[in-house]
Amino acid sequence: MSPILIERIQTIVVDLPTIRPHKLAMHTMQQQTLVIIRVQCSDGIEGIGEATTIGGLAYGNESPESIKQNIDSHLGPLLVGQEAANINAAMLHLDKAAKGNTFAKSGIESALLDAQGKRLGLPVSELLGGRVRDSLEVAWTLASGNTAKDIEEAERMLDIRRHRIFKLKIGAGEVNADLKHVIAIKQALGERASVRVDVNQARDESVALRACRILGDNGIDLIEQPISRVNRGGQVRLNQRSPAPIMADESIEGVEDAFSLAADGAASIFALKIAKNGGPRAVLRTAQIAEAAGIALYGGTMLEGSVGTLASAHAFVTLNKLTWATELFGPLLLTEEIVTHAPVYRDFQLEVPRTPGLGLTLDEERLAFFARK
Ligand SMILES: O=C(O)C[C@H]1C=CC(=O)O1
Ligand SMILES: [Mn+2]
Repeated sequence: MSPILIERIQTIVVDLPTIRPHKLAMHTMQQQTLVIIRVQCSDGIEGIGEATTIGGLAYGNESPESIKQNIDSHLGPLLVGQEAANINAAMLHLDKAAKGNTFAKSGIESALLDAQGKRLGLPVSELLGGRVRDSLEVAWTLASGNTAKDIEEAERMLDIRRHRIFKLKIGAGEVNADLKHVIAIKQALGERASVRVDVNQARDESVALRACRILGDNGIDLIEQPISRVNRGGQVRLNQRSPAPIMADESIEGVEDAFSLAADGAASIFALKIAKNGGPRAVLRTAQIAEAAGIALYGGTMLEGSVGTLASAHAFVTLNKLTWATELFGPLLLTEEIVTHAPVYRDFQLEVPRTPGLGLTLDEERLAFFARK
């Protein structure tokens, strides 16, 4: 039998409106930009993937435009003619020829897994060794920039049973204002919700230590990336001194970072993101390092749309333990869909389809409408 080959890779930049401005320490999102990747194979099967970041170049080393350009000019041509069903070989071929670019590679790996799942009639989770759960609890991020609005939003999410874990984005303004904001929200929600914060590297160690102590003493369950990814010594010290556990997010830009963070004792929780590791297979290597080191896991997001969210979800349902749940709410932050059937969120959980591949079909009309011209 002649091998099934990769014939064509297409990248589409899609701009979608958000339900409200989403305020992070380094950027306020007014919309989200997805990069959708379509991989055509010689057996007529198409795989879809997504490579999405936050705020152009505000978050990481790759922007939507650079992801598209690097796939169109470099990664795509390298893949054409490779065996579609051998994902190990295809990704190794890319890794040998191209350094970094984990976001672009994650989208490609997702698309290859989607194609292979469709080919074999299996969900991606089963290609990754098999799922141990069918749904994932999902946190919601409160980031309107206004305390009263955030409390109202959290109350609504509790009422409709969509979320009972809330992550507060802080670090844009002054530290004491942040503390006031977070404590007010925790006091309003009390034991009905888990309240966590994400500082997105905005503080330095001198400020962060006092803030971590106050947050921990006021019932905040988790503190994500309080200081720069570059300050490893500071991260180690905060991890030892903070009463609330410290989670590494930006500090992980690949599987090797996960290993050195674990070796240094720089965090007690890892945020797993397919985009920062190079795909759903790659992120499981980081998860295995964490498991071996006794580091707890959290299923993170780059605020991807439905395709990237389910690519992440198929990986996360295979994990033994996800102590801190997930934040796979990206599609819910968008007012528009580009797939025919949106992922289902019910009873605080995201349901992970059992249909072949990622379990999604692109809505060609909506995709063409929102594609950047
Ligand atoms: O974790 C981040 O830094 C990125 C992202 C995840 C949720 C959210 O609101 O922003
Ligand atoms: Mn984060």
